[in-house]
Amino acid sequence: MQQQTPPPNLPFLKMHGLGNDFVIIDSRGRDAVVTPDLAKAIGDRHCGVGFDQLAEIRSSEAADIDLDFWNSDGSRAGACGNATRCVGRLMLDELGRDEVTIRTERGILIARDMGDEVSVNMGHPQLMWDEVPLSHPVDTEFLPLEGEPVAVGMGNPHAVFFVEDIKAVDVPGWGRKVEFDPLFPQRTNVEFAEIRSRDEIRMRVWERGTGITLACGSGACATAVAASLRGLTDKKVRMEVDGGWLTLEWRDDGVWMTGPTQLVFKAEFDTSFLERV
Ligand SMILES: N[C@H](CCC[C@H](N)C(=O)O)C(=O)O
Repeated sequence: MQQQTPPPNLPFLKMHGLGNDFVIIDSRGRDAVVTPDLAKAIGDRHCGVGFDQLAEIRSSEAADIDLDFWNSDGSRAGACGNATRCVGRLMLDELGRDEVTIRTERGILIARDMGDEVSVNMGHPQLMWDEVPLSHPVDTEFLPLEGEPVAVGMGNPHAVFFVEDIKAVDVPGWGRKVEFDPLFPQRTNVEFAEIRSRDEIRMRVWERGTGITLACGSGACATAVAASLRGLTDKKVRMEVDGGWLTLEWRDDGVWMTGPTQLVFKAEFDTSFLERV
């Protein structure tokens, strides 16, 4: 990928998908500007702007736009459902259409206008051990770890634990330990889910490369798939995360996720700051 030096004042949007917190940079019509160092500098909540993920929009030959995701530790995320919904909202409004296409690392995703909400088809779950990926062949529906989580890939790795009482779970303690377990060669996102009924789940998340967040779209998809695989829920569920509610539906054409998006503010990042860190 061609990379160019960011302009001294780099415009960005702050958007939220259920409190999942994003910086969005529009690099259409130029080379990409985001590097691991720039992502870390902007992502620093004390010296930068702070975000859960940074999404960089780029010109696309295959879809309406290309979209790349970065975590606040400077690592890349292969998927980010809530940022895809946020950028989907921008593109739906800009193009005045009720459907747009967004190419991410995992392929071309469709975002659909649902009035106050945006739906995204996050694609088919990856259920084979080497697709997630895991370090060696195991039963992905019952991983050989304490708590026997389900492993699901959604373009990024997830380990989904089913728990009796979500309030009793030490999310950072348990999440960090699992993120770095050698079973996950690319580390993993970690979800803790309490089943409330066949169509309702409460979920909390520990995100790879970021930590606790108020929501995680790909994690919500992975959790809905895991619950359905285990026979705990139907294929369509409402899910309460720390930041609000999502609707998930595992259909023949992929996992659809629907929820609200919010534009928080527009600003510019002074990239001369980079020389001082
Ligand atoms: N918040 C994102 C997921 C980020 C996943 C990222 N932490 C990774 O390294 O895979 C979402 O809405 O899907």
